[in-house]
Amino acid sequence: MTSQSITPELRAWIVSQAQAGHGPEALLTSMRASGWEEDAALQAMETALSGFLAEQHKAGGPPVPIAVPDIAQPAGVNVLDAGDREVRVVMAMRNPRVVVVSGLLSDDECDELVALAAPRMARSETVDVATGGNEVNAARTSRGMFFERGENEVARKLEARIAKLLDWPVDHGEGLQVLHYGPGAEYRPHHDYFDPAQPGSVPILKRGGQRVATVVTYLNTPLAGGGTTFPDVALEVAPLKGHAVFFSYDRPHPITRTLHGGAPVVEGEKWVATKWLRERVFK
Ligand SMILES: O=C(O)CCC(=O)C(=O)O
Ligand SMILES: [Fe+2]
Repeated sequence: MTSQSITPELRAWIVSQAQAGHGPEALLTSMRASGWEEDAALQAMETALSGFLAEQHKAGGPPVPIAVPDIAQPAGVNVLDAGDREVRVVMAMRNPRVVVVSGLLSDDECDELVALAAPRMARSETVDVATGGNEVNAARTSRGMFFERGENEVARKLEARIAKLLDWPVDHGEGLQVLHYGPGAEYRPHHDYFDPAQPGSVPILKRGGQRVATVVTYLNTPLAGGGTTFPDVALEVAPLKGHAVFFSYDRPHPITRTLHGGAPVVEGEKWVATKWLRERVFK
């Protein structure tokens, strides 16, 4: 027996088990005990739960979660293979998913990226959600620029390392954005995903789907201030040269608890390179 039809009773039972906090393994064990084959049981769980989530969304609940990249830490290892370089895990959090690593770029690579970006900096703009165009925004007092994907060797190296660590193809990412904050400059808390309810998001989403994760790499160490803050969970990541903070969001909704910002630089300056990962190929 490879496929069994899902009766309304079975569907309701699967949903109630999931709502009661029973994980997929427990569900699978119960279904197998009552005669289901593993493949058919998994299929039934998937159908019942995705249908349930879609209905919840229609009823005004949060959007349905989608697959997102993650930094795998098999067997809890703390030194990860980023292809041509090893990086170390400094901190990892489950919900929201936030992982801080050290050594994503060498000091020389950080300096090189800053030198390449510096002549091209302009006041940072944010996306105008009404039109999909860009606008200067008081909440964002940094200066910035975008590299094309793969534009130079350091960008290519950084992109390849991120793709390897996250197991997410290079072409599912935007080009790197470099930001520079002088003393007092900040990026107030925001979400990186695009609000699907805003008309301006339509053309943006056509270019590769939603943003699903962010990697912010610190290109220098400000003397004071300039951490990356996650106000929903009272977390502040220290901006240390060569370190990077990764976080993912499986739906465009605050339920992901990925509100974050760049705290004001108190002394010195701050340079970062931001990589946004998309659901699909970004063209
Ligand atoms: O500068 C930071 O720490 C955060 C940058 C950021 O949130 C972004 O580029 O979207
Ligand atoms: Fe951001």
